[in-house]
Amino acid sequence: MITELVIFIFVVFIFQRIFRKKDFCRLPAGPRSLPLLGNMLDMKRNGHLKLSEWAEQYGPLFTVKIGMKPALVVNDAKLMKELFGHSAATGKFKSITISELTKGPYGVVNTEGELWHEQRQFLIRSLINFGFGKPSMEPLILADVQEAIDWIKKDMDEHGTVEVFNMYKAGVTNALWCIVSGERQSKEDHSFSLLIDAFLDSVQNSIKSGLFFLSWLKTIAPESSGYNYLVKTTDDLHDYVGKLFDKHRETFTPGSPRDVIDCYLEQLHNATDPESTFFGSNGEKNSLAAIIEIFEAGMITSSQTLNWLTLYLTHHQHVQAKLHEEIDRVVGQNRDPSLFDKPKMPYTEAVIQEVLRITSMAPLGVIHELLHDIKFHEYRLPKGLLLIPNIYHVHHDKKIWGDPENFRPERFLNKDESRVIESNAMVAFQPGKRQCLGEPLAKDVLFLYVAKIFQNLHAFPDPSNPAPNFDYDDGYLLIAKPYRVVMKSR
Ligand code: HEM
Repeated sequence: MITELVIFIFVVFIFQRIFRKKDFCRLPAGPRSLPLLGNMLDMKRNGHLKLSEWAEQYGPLFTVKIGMKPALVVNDAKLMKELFGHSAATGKFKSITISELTKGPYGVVNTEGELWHEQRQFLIRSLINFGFGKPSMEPLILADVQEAIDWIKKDMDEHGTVEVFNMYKAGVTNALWCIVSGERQSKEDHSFSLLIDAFLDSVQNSIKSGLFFLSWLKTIAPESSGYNYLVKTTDDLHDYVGKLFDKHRETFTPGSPRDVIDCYLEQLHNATDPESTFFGSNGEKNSLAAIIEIFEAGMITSSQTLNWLTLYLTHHQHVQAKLHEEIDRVVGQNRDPSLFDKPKMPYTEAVIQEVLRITSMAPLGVIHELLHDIKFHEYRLPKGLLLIPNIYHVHHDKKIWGDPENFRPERFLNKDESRVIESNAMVAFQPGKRQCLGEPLAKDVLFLYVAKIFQNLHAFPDPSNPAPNFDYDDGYLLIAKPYRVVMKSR
C-alpha cells in the first residue's frame, strides 16, 4: 500500500512539473493575482503607473490577469511593433464599454477579421475622397483655428483668463464634421460636443469602476458601476448621428456623394451581396457605428493634445520663446502657416512630438486579443490572450529617454537643431495592423493649430493660480484637469 502511495505521489509530482514547465513556456511571468479579480485592484487607479512599475521589475514582457483572463503587457517599442504587426493580433478585447458605443460588433474599432478589414478600408477611402490628409483640408482647418483665436481673444477681454480646451474642441470637431457631413457646425450649437463629453465621461467612469474590464459588474451593479450612465450616453449619440443619416437620406442622390455619410449611403444602396458588410440591417449598423467612431476617436484625442500642449508651453516659457522665434522666422506675421512650412519648422514638430510623448494621452492604447495561437520569441501565446501595449512605459523609459520626466523638445532634434530625428520609441498611435487611421489628419491639425495659435498668441500662467499643475483625470485617456491661462496677442 505504502509503495503504491509513493508511486502515486511521484507520478502526480512528475505530471505537475511537466505542466508547470509547459505553462511557464507559454506566458512570461508577472505579479501574483487574485481569483476572479486578477490584478484589477492594483490597476484600478492609475493602472498605467502600476504597469510601468511592474515593467521595471519583470522586463519587456510580463503577464497580468484582467479578471480571469490573462493579458500580456508589452513594454518595449520593438516588441510592440512586431507583435501588433502580426495578423493574429488584430482581435479586440470585448470590453462592454466599447461594445456599447457601437451597440455590438459593428464599424471599425470594435470589429475583427473580414468585417473589420472591409469597414476600415472603406472608411479610409471615403475620408481620403473628402479631403482627409490632403492640402485641400488646409483652408478649412485654418478657418477653424482663426475662429478659436477670435473666441480666445473675446474670452480674454471678458474674463482676463481663458479655458482654451473648449475652443480647440469646437475647431477640431468642425474639421471632422465638415468632411463627414459636408456642413460647418453652427458656432452656437454645442449639442453634439456635449454628447461626446458625456460619452467620454462615462468611459472614464467605467475604467474607475472596473466595468470596462469586468463586464459582469453591469448585472450586479448597473447603477454604481456606471453601466446605466454608459447606455444613456451611447443611446444619445446613436440618436443624434442616426438623425444626421436620416437628414442626408432625404437629399441623397445615388452616384453623387457630397460627403462621407453619402459615401456610406451609396454603399448601402449598392450592396446586393448578402456577404457584404454593407448589406441589410447589419450594413446600416456598421455605417452608423463607423461614423460615431470617427467623432469619438478623433475629437477628444486631437483637442486634448492641443490642450496639454498649451499647458506645457505656459509653464515652459523658454520652449514657447523658441517656438515663437521659429514661427516668426519661417512664416512671419503677414500670412497663414501652411503644411508646406512643416519641413522648415523642426522645432514646432519636436514640440508636438514631445507633448505626445510626455502626456501619453492613451497610456495603454487599445487592448487587443489574439485570434489564434502564435509563437512569439520563446513563448507560445494562446488564442484569446489579451495584449496590452504599454505606451506610457515606452514613452517614459529612462533607458531610452534619459530624463523622461522633463519636457524637452530638443530630444527630437539633431545636434544643430536643424532636423527632426524620428524616434523608433514613439508609439502614440499604436503601431501595428490596426494603427490609428486618423494619424495623418491628427498630425496636420496639430501642426496648423500650433503654428497659427502661437503665431498670434503668447500663453502665460493665470496670475491667480500661477503654479504649474500637470495633474490629470485618469482613465481610458489621461485628460488634463481644467485650467485657465492668460493668452495675450503678440
Ligand atoms: C493625437 C491624436 C490621436 C491619437 C493619440 C490616437 C491614438 C489612437 C490609438 C492608440 C489607437 C489604437 C490603435 C489600435 O487599436 O491598434 C487609435 C485607433 C483609431 N483611431 Fe486614433 N488617435 C488620434 C487621432 C485620431 C483621429 C483624428 C481620428 C479620426 C479621424 C482617429 C481615428 C481612429 C480610428 C477609427 C481608430 C481605430 C482603428 C482600428 O481599429 O482599425 N484617431 N488611435
